[in-house]
Amino acid sequence: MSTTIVVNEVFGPTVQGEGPSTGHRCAFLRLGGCNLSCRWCDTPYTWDWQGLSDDGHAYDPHTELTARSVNDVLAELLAMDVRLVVISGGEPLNQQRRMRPLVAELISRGIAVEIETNGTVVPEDELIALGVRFNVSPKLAHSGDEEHRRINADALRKFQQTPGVAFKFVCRSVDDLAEVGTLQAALGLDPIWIMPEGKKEQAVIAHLQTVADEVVRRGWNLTTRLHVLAWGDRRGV
Ligand SMILES: Nc1nc2[nH]cc(C(=O)O)c2c(=O)[nH]1
Ligand code: SF4
Ligand SMILES: [Mg+2]
Repeated sequence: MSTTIVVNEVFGPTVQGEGPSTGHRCAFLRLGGCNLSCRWCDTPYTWDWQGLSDDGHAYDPHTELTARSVNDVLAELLAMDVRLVVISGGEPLNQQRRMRPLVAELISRGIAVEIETNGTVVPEDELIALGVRFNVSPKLAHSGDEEHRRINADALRKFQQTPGVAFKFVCRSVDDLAEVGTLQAALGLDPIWIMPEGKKEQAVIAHLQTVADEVVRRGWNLTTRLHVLAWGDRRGV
């Protein structure tokens, strides 16, 4: 019997909408559950069973989560005929051991794997050794989570050592960038990517325009949320 993982949704083909691989055609695996509860979370349906996020809706775990075998998920991802699979959540590294056989199968077939993580879970050497790339998105004060829950210095230092890592911060204001600067100075994070917060096109564009000059001035990289611009505020894109 193959391992099971707790899945929210499998979707694609689409394109990676965020970070260094923006625009690359890919398939998505969104795992269920998260150890944080960010106010502005764009995927509260992966964890918010009480209506804690700004969206205010209490999702039903029985509807949103499915325990699926790795073999079954692998077959669905392979059918999309992509060169890149993005694993997100929720917080996918809460299932890092369970997902390892899936990641190994994908990489053995020449398919690149990127993992979107909030940076609070220390990645295991066995997962790193498979050759995944991490897009690490530590949360700032405006997420509403307490600092001791959202910043794990040991985990961030370990991510910093992984090949191809990118640190991607969700920002709305120039003050948010100052907070990123403080974290960068304390932990030596590099490279830094800034991404505008927003579930809707108008918010993405407004926040992008607010931060752009200061991002460049600080020597950082800027990403949009391409899937939001292309398809709007929808699930499964
Ligand atoms: N197209 C697309 N790109 C993405 N990059 C990161 C995503 C995420 O939800 O983590 C995401 C997503 O939900 N859709
Ligand atoms: S870490 Fe990500 S998935 Fe978890 S609550 Fe925050 S934004 Fe949502
Ligand atoms: Mg998303």
